[in-house]
Amino acid sequence: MSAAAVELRGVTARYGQVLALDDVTLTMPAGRITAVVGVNGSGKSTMFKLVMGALSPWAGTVQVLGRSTAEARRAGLVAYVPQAHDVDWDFPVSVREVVATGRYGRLGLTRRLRPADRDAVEAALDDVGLAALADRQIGELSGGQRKRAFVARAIAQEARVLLLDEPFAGVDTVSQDGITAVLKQLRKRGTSVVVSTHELGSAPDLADHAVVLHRSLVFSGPAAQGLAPEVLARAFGMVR
Ligand SMILES: Nc1ncnc2c1ncn2[C@@H]1O[C@H](COP(=O)(O)OP(=O)(O)OP(=O)(O)O)[C@@H](O)[C@H]1O
Repeated sequence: MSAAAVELRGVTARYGQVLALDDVTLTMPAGRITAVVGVNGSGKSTMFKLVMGALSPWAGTVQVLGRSTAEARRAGLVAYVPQAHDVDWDFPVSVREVVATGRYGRLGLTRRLRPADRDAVEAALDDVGLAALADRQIGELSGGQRKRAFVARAIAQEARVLLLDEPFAGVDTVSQDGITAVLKQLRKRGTSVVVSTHELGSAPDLADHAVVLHRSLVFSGPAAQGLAPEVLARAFGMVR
């Protein structure tokens, strides 16, 4: 059997005295779309930081495609699409340049793009429907288009596991549909997609698997069950 996209075993994460995740054990299947659902502060971003290797667990282990997070990151297996407010949009780079950074891990010290890298960048721009806007400054795009630019960067990187932090937040329904279509296309190619959300809007028809967090694990399993009202009541009704 092939390795899970993401596996957490007995993971506890802390920021000083703050307990962000408490003894979480779960598996996210490879080649599927997983929705990580929970209220603000339930530990979604913390889980992403752990999977990216940007935060070490206080206890327990995290694996990505059967490897340590450090190995997965070095091999470019995992990519992260940030929330809009985590990015400096005034930075003077074009959409194409942002997408091209997805190839940097593959380049030598000169960081010079080879023809194959350029082709991968153009193909990724095409995949997300941004080819016509490739020369625009990233700051001149709408919120939904910016998110698609970061998805294109992850596609160019040829990441096998793609983490998206709140991809549907503050995005109109047309852009939401565009992002959803791209994610389904990636699943078809065998990419594992993990989407965090505190809005349930489009999660049910997008996700195969659901992880419901409330600092500890409320549910991990088929999306249809995880997004059932009684599970969500436990996740969203509880007061910390
Ligand atoms: N750098 C930090 N220092 C201290 N506490 C933190 C830090 N980052 C997060 N926390 C705390 O850890 C807990 C989990 O936060 P986390 O960001 O993982 O939640 P989240 O589910 O992603 O929330 P949101 O939906 O608001 O993004 C919260 O109580 C939060 O206040």
